[in-house]
Amino acid sequence: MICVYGAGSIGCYVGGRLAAAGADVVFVGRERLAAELREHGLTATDLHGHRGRVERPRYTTDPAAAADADLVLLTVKSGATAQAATELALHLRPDTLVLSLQNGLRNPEILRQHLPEATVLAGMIACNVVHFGEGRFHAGTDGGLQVQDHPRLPVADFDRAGLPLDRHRDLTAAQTAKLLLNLNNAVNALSGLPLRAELSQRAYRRCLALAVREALAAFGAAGLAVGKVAGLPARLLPAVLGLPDAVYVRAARRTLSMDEWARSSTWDDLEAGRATEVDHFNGEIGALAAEHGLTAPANARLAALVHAAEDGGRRDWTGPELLAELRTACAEDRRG
Ligand SMILES: NC(=O)C1=CN([C@@H]2O[C@H](COP(=O)(O)OP(=O)(O)OC[C@H]3O[C@@H](n4cnc5c(N)ncnc54)[C@H](OP(=O)(O)O)[C@@H]3O)[C@@H](O)[C@H]2O)C=CC1
Ligand SMILES: CC(C)(CO)C(=O)C(=O)O
Repeated sequence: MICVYGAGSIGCYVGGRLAAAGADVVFVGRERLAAELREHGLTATDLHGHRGRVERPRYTTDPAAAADADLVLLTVKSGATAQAATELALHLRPDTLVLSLQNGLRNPEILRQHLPEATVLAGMIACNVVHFGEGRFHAGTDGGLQVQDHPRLPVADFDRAGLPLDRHRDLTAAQTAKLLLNLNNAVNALSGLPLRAELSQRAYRRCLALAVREALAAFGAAGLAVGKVAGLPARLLPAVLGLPDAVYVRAARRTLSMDEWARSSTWDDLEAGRATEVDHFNGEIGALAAEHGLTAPANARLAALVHAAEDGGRRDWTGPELLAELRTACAEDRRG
């Protein structure tokens, strides 16, 4: 049995597709979603027209439902990982596989600390999922699942669901590459725009390029491998992001192939009045840089602006305004 623990957007989408394809799935999450799914069932769709439907998903608020799981998919936000792991520790069998499908670098490590008897695997999901209400979860961008390999992963269930697992011995390069993309979450949330509209504007991309440069320096200093981003060696990313709009839009056709309204999960968090994961994205770059005697002023300023937005601050920065703000932060940093 597969247990999706912390079933919100990603959990209901992935678990919904697995269950719709015949896998035995139980969802653990909050009462508001349990009520919604009782009334409407669960529908998981994607931008290519895939539609999976589960009339009566098994959705419960009881952590004990994880006790029978062979595989737990952990899909809480990064700030909720330690609490979820504490709950799981009370119920899991020692041989359970726990696969983190979260963004950020440190969730598997936190899970291993709390669940020393479980086998914890790193995972990464590349697509963006929006919760439309009425039990509908929609992947508005492309992108599959990359996971740390294990012989007991139920690979056939994921194949049947149309979500094949891209399996790796070590997931570090995929995680760092995903973190580079997640540095855009702050830019996207502060722009107030859908991803495609934001990424189509050079000034916003230049903001992201500043954040990416700092991240590449920090990863390099930490000796962390970085995978390709949208098929491109990560070191080329800042230059590509800085291309004029017309050239970028042509060069990045694949990256921009997404629903026109798809947004980042950080935008979702701000919209829902929830704390964001910015400390695990841009904040992580700051922490990693500091550990190696570097600074990351653009990421620090983006994190500060997102925290201000959590408290009701601006979420309508134009590209030139945001770029000026980040350049000021970088200039202040250079002056010491
Ligand atoms: N959304 C997206 O498009 C993408 C998200 N990701 C990553 O996937 C992860 C999950 O994101 P997402 O699905 O958007 O998050 P959501 O907030 O939509 O879902 C997480 C759910 O887990 C619930 N939850 C938190 N703690 C517990 C707990 N202890 N027990 C039961 N339920 C709990 C939350 O409830 P409550 O809010 O009440 O705490 C929430 O309903 C994040 O790391 C995110 O960065 C990756 C790719 C894309
Ligand atoms: C898919 C992507 C990269 C979109 O920004 C994401 O991971 C998120 O929304 O958190």
